[in-house]
Amino acid sequence: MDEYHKLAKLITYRLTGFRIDALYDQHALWGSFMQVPVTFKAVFLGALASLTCILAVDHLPERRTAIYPAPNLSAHNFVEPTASGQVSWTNEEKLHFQCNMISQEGYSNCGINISLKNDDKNFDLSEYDAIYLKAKLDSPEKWLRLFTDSWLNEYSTTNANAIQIAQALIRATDLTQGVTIDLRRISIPDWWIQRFTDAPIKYTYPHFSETTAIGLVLGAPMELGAHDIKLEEIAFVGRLITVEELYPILLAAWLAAFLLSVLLRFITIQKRLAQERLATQTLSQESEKYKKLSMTDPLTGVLNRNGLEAALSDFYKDLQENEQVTLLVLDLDHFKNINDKCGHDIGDLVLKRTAKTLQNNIRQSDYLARWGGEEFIIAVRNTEATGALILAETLRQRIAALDFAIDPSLKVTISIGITTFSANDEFEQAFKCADDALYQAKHKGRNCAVLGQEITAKKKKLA
Ligand SMILES: Nc1nc2c(ncn2[C@@H]2O[C@H](COP(=O)(O)OP(=O)(O)OP(=O)(O)O)[C@@H](O)[C@H]2O)c(=O)[nH]1
Repeated sequence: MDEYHKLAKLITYRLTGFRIDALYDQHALWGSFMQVPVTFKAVFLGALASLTCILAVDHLPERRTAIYPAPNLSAHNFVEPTASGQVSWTNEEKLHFQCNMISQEGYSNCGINISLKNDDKNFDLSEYDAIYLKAKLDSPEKWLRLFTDSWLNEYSTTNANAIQIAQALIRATDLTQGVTIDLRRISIPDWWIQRFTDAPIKYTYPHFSETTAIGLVLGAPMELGAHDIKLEEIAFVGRLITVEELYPILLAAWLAAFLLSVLLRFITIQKRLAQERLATQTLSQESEKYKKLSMTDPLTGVLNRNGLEAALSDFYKDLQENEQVTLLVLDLDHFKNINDKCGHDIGDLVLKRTAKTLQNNIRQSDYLARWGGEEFIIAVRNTEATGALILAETLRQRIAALDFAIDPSLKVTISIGITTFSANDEFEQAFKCADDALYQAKHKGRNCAVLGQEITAKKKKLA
């Protein structure tokens, strides 16, 4: 048993986050309730509210519509058959009348009929549960009948006089004290069913949605002699809300709450997904930015050694068999002197202007990188020795022609080592060849370009 208890406690806690032990301690109960997820709190409170509504519905104050006393009431009294007696008002306004029965011919009866029509519209008595009646009687009658007249809309097309009459017996003693007659006690009399034989079967039950009149009748047959009837109160009584009305409302409320929670959940998930998408996008933009930064020389903005190596891998893949490529290694002459004489900042400016000039004088498909310090590398596609020499000479002249407004005496020159290679040559080999040529250019007195010897040792190309 203990095991089952433990299991029940565990399942409750796992499902709702609520600790059953807290039930025995008021403070812990509140604390435990506050820890339960908000959805469970809402379901718990909703269930509590629903239960309260179901229990309270029978105890709500009743809805009461007074028919009498009320102004402008239209009523008439009657006696049937007319030969059996007389009926007269003692006070018409106060619904006080007298019947004097002299013979019991047939079903002799006498009573009052109160119209419920308002602006030619019938009264919807089906919205109520009962009729309250109170009257003063001075009569030998022990029983009276309450009756209702109802219009049967559907049946009226077949029978224009289709007024449904329903009735309930009331003890005279009850009436004098005031009696509440449940509408379920009111039934259709046999004579009406027998008379309207073509009426749909459903009309053998009372229909109160279009009630035209309500009344009280003594007899039939009726005791002979004088009968004095004075109506004191008539009211229709109903509940503010019935259980039948409450259940659909509760169901609709639960359904709406469920749909709302699904909608809120959907919106929350969508928001979270959008945030995650944005975060991923920002992250990939950031990583792209850092990748670019890691491959770019921050001073000149051209590729750095890393960038060139990454670019060369694509460059090699793209190369055609036997396509001639030129590699230029360029080094600023006596750059140390520039730094020493003009300062490091000017040195930086020279490096930037040099990179820009080189970039502006090569094609987009060529690669320019700062190899380190004051040394640059250019890889040029589809160019053999002659073309390479022409390009190197152009670059040398453009650099030599650079004009520095800060210091007009500043002259910058560049030495260039050149080599040509193909897809089958290893880059290191080509670089060494061009670097040797650069060394020669420096030895030749700088500010010149030297074409290196052909690469002899053919090696495997870069991946
Ligand atoms: N301003 C500046 N100077 C740099 C930078 N990187 C390297 N240098 C300087 O470049 C100079 C290179 O000097 P060296 O290697 O002696 O070469 P050089 O003076 O150009 O002489 P040669 O190459 O023989 O013509 C050094 O003084 C370095 O400090 C840089 O980013 N900015």
